[in-house]
Amino acid sequence: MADLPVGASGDTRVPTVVADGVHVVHTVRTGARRGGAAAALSRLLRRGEPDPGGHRVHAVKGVTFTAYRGEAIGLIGSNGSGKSTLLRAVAGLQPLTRGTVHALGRPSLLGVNAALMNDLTGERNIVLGGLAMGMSREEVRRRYQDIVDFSGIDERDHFTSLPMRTYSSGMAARLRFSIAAAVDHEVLMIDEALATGDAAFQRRSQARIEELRERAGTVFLVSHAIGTVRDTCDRALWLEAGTLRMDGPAAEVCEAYERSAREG
Ligand SMILES: Nc1ncnc2c1ncn2[C@@H]1O[C@H](COP(=O)(O)OP(=O)(O)OP(=O)(O)O)[C@@H](O)[C@H]1O
Repeated sequence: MADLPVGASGDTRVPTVVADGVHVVHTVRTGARRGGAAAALSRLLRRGEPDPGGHRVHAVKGVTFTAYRGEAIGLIGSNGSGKSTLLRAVAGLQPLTRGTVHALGRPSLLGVNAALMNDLTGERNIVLGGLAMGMSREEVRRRYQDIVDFSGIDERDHFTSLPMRTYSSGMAARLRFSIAAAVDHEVLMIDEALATGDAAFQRRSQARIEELRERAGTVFLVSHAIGTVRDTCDRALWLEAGTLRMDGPAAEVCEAYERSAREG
């Protein structure tokens, strides 16, 4: 990933992410790769030939778009259409097979699988997660209570003193969101986290996304909840089988997607 080139177009909007012809192919090694001496011998004999145990999935196929400051962009599409893969590619976590991604700053991916540690308490995870998100110790200290309050995990019990493995998946997702949302990001990418919170938490999250956008950031949101995309985003990208089927105002794209789902 490289810094954005300084462009001289008449467009006054500031691009934050430029994806140009992005392709991602996942290669999955199946059973034939493993095994003992017999498998090793068969690999030797097959040298240069394709691995029959290898399986390739062309998850993203030539996706091109430009994201601008202040936009909240929803990524929608059916299961396996390539939304998470595209997000990971933009965040620099997934190698591109072809194409380029230029991004302003370092996009932060806030996933449901973000790296918090199950055996550590919520409290320790807030500190570690905050540091991992680029906060100083002092900032983590200052924002600690806000993060706990925003997540709402202490509302019923003192969960911050308990290991994360005792949390429900919704509580864990809320804590992840709260840590990441405490930092101002140039580009923040959220994978489904909102879908797991309850209604009150979703309202707080939407308000926070709004704030992040106002502070000139770009927010990407992957969601199966079309209502969330419609309410939270102003633009949507619709992926289908790895290709970009539609890119436009969230309301229009969501409507077209729903119509297509209804028609089967
Ligand atoms: N690490 C991986 N290794 C191999 N194949 C993968 C990997 N991750 C995803 N895929 C495949 O790539 C395709 C796109 O998956 P991806 O998770 O990006 O889709 P998605 O739109 O986010 O799906 P969902 O809505 O179900 O979360 C799928 O066919 C999936 O099986």
